[in-house]
Amino acid sequence: MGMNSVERVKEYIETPTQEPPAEVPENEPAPSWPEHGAIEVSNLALRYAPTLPRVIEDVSFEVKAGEKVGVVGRTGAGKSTIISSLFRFVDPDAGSIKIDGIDICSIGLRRLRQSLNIIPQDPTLFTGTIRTNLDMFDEYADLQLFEALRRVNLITAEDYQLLIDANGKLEQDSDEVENPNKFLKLDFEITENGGNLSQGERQLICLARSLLKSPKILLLDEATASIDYQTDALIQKTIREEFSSTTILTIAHRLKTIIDYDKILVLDKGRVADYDHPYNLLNKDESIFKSMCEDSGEYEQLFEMAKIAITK
Ligand SMILES: Nc1ncnc2c1ncn2[C@@H]1O[C@H](COP(=O)(O)OP(=O)(O)OP(=O)(O)O)[C@@H](O)[C@H]1O
Repeated sequence: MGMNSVERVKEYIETPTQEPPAEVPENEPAPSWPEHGAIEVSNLALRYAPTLPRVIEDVSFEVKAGEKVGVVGRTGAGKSTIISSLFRFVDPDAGSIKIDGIDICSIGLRRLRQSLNIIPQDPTLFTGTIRTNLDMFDEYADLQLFEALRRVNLITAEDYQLLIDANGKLEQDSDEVENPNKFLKLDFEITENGGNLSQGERQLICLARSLLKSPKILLLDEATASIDYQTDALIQKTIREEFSSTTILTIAHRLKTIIDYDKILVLDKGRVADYDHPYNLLNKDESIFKSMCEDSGEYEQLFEMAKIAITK
């Protein structure tokens, strides 16, 4: 099986030595770009090769800064393709994508790709330690790394307190703290491809890495494998609490994940079938999203969750 588009993005992101092709940008955005994380997709059409048919046709949608958008649709609907087009792994055949008002095709690839953060479905971590995986370029103090681990709930607030004294400095070498939680040891060895961590833990490490960078835009490809309920809940809690002002697009496989999001982008055969708040989609006479919720066998619960979410 070949790599899908998000896997290619992932390979790019996770290969630190790989440089995007050299290119002279026509228009270098301000150093602060993107300041807000607003995304505007207009009449976008995409094809994987000039000889292949378009797989995305006339897609338009706007994401306001800080909004959380769930991307759903049947297999092959174009979810991954849309996400990878933000990184320009597929260039528009027609239409445009703007981030904070700047057309992403008018700027350097390196600049663009540095400005976006992605949590792949099954992140491959580097062979190294928790520290090197969080902080490849040795930019952060240990305390900042522990704080990121706490914010993604890999270490508890109590454990974190044990690590700091009243001045907020590291009280003792973390290795001396007696605790079975491996995330309290920044030197904990991560084996090849993160094999000694669960898929959910790998996503949480990746989220912690993202937190340190405080991105304006985060793209998330939800794990399909049956990650345990608790880890899944931690990922969702982290996203709600710690990325509240970050614009998030999530390719969702579990409807519960996105039922309280601001909007759902429903794709169908490469086109936008619906784009609205989940509660509004559930109140339509007929919608793909509604039938997906019905098919999940959890309709009543999803409906109640969406209803509570829209009144917030
Ligand atoms: N690298 C590629 N080359 C050619 N066609 C591709 C490529 N990747 C995807 N496609 C095609 O583009 C269309 C959209 O695929 P995409 O992977 O975006 O769908 P998806 O909604 O993410 O599906 P899934 O839920 O199965 O991951 C499909 O028809 C797919 O066959």
